[in-house]
Amino acid sequence: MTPFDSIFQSAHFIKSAEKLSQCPLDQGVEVAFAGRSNAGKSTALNTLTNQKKLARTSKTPGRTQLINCFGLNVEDRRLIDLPGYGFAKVPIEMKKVWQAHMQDYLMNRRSLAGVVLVMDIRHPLKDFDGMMLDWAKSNNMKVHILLTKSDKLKRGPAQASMFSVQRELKKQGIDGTVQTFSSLNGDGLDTLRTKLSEWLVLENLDVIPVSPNA
Ligand SMILES: Nc1nc2c(ncn2[C@@H]2O[C@H](COP(=O)(O)OP(=O)(O)OP(=O)(O)O)[C@@H](O)[C@H]2O)c(=O)[nH]1
Ligand SMILES: [Mg+2]
Repeated sequence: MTPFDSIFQSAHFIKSAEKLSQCPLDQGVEVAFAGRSNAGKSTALNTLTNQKKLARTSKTPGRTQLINCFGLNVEDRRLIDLPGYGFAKVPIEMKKVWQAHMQDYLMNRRSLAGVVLVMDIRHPLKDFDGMMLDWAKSNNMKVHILLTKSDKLKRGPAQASMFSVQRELKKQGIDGTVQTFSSLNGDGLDTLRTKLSEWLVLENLDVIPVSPNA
């Protein structure tokens, strides 16, 4: 339990956008979940919000093809489920279009306050992850790494994987945080909620409009 559980549980679907111009009005604060296809982004969002079917999940990589936007019960706070990277079965031209839309979103979305970079704990720091970390570093974007499916490893190897990712961040001079996570047994859920409540609420209290009756 964290003091912010109810904010995450209030998550509701706003819209699916093909590109940046279709996203909700660019104001307030939002956090995006990014990562390779099949890493577990949508599942992590469902666990975070304690909802079974908020974000669509699938055994088939490439399930999420649009920028899916979810609202919270604090004004202009949003969670974003981004399309996964690296889905082999999609034609190359389509991949290019997705990539362009993703880049546009990441580069130009002013309300984007941080990125949760989701990786399968058994295969962390693949090419796409490295690109995202480089981008986060050069754009001063906050990044939190979620090593998902920790239930697939014993505790020792799971911790070892986390430490090796932490070491790599340090080596590259990236100021990010890392945690293990499992949607199956709830490992790391409170840690994720605490981190996201910092980004969405505590560090951005000035972005919450004060009601005239307050
Ligand atoms: N054991 C285990 N399986 C998980 C976990 N999280 C996700 N999965 C499984 O991994 C598969 C992919 O999950 P998704 O959440 O759809 O992955 P995604 O990153 O949203 O994938 P795309 O939408 O294709 O980018 C599904 O079969 C999930 O059930 C976890 O914590 N533990
Ligand atoms: Mg998905």
